[in-house]
Amino acid sequence: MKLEELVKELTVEEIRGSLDKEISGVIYDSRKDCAGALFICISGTKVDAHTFLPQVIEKGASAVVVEREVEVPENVTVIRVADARLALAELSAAWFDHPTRKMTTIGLTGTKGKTTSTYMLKAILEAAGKKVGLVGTNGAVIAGKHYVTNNTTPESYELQQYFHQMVEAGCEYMIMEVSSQGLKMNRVAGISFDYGVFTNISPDHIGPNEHADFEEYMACKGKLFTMCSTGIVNRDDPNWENIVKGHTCKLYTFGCTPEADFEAVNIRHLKKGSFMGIGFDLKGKVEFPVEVNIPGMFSVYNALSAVSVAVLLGIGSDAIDRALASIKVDGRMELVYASDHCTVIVDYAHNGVSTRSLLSTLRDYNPHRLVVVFGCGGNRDPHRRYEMGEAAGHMADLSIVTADNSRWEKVESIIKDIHIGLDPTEGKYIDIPDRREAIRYSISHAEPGDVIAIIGKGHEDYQEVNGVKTHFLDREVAEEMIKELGYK
Ligand SMILES: CC(=O)N[C@H]1[C@@H](OP(=O)(O)OP(=O)(O)OC[C@H]2O[C@@H](n3ccc(=O)[nH]c3=O)[C@H](O)[C@@H]2O)O[C@H](CO)[C@@H](O)[C@@H]1O[C@H](C)C(=O)N[C@@H](C)C(=O)N[C@H](CCC(=O)O)C(=O)O
Ligand SMILES: Nc1ncnc2c1ncn2[C@@H]1O[C@H](COP(=O)(O)OP(=O)(O)OP(=O)(O)O)[C@@H](O)[C@H]1O
Repeated sequence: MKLEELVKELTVEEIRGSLDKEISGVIYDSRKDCAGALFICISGTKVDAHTFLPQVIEKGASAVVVEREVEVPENVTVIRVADARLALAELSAAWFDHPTRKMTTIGLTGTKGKTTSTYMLKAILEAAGKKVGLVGTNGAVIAGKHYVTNNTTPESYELQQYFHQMVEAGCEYMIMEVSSQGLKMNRVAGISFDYGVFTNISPDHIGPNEHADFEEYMACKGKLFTMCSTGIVNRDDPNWENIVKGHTCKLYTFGCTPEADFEAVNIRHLKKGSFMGIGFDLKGKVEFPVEVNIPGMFSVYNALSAVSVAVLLGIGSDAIDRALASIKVDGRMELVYASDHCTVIVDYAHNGVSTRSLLSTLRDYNPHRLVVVFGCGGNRDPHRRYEMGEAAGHMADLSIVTADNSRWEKVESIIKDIHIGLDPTEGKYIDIPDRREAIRYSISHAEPGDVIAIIGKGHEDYQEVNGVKTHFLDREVAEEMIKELGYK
């Protein structure tokens, strides 16, 4: 593509050199092939890519996007911008010929419920015969193929590449999780969203390299409602009005309140054979009963967000019914084993709010004992440790405290932080730092009727210690232990 064509929609501060040249690609990592490419210098949280300019030029980059004055040979075109990440997003969209303009696009943001709600919506649209592409924490899914993603909301270039693949595969709909970090870092700039959805917000992702405080976290989430045509928000969240302050979209609301456009009434816990879920009647813009194959009050909200979008897209209750009655989401309230011995579930709850809501949901099913196996991630919001400890101490009969992804921290010191939340509750707990051993202990010591919740890692198929990821999937380990114990 001609450089002139590529930069025509870009806001630039200065251009030095020729735009009349062919560009071989848009690159933002100096370790990639830069020959003939446009290289974008991003000042990251760890390194500043401006320092790689000599290597990039040596490797044959034909043009560079920078945020400050730089010295380069005359044949290299220099495009100076105010924000290189924003430029990367806009250039990536242009490089792939604006694929989101060719699909109906839906972005969901919120502290919890994004993955579950996106999978619910995907299932509904597919039940209605539509072709859907999806991007989120569990990866990208395009035409039945699965791609691993590093981030819930990947960097803009990777996003636009996925969207391009979706268009090529004939997808009519694109559904994605939009993290506050993705909004803050402009990974989603350059996307035209038809629908933006807000699930809920609670303090999380606050700490070094994430958000400075709750206000900033909220403001970042709110950006989505200046980027979409129609917003659909959870009216029961105490902060919903703060989130949509300054919105530029048409707004609809959902919730368990008569003011909501999509209201859930007559909520009922359902247990029929192996079906464990929740049901409600939808009231407001449309009226029909909804049954969801995932238990818990939060399933009502997740279903409401998916169903509201589906209804606005003109999808009928038949497809909604078929999709939600059999919905399963990897690592989200995933039932691994159920018998007279015990029930084992794997869930991705990894902060205080979701641990509390998960354990309170499981209480509704009257377990003999509620046992929770959990740890906390290293190099992430430390508040999660105290809050998960406190929630588990108050709500479980036994907490087994173990490792999660310790990353660059010591497991023992993370466990100590969890004790800060656990100790004042007087809840019973033991520490088993090896996660495999912790799972083994929970199942081998189960009493009849126990419900064991292994939480925090959900679908993740690795454990990250000191920068090394080794294969580890809670569901697999639990299944192995069940087999080892000879449970049928
Ligand atoms: C703190 C943070 O958000 N970091 C993100 C950021 O990385 P960074 O700024 O540290 O990158 P860096 O290593 O300093 O590199 C800067 C630039 O130099 C380039 N570089 C680097 C090395 C080199 O040799 N040559 C080179 O050119 C890099 O390609 C990059 O362009 O930009 C990267 C690319 O976009 C992200 O993958 C990375 O996410 C990290 C992995 C991360 O963990 N982020 C978390 C906080 C996050 O974003 N989480 C949200 C989910 C939150 C939720 O659940 O709601 C998410 O969307 O995943
Ligand atoms: N609407 C909700 N409100 C509160 N907790 C929820 C909700 N939906 C799911 N959860 C809990 O949070 C966990 C994560 O859910 P999910 O992956 O759908 O959310 P997410 O927004 O994608 O989360 P994350 O940003 O952590 O990836 C679930 O395993 C469940 O325990």
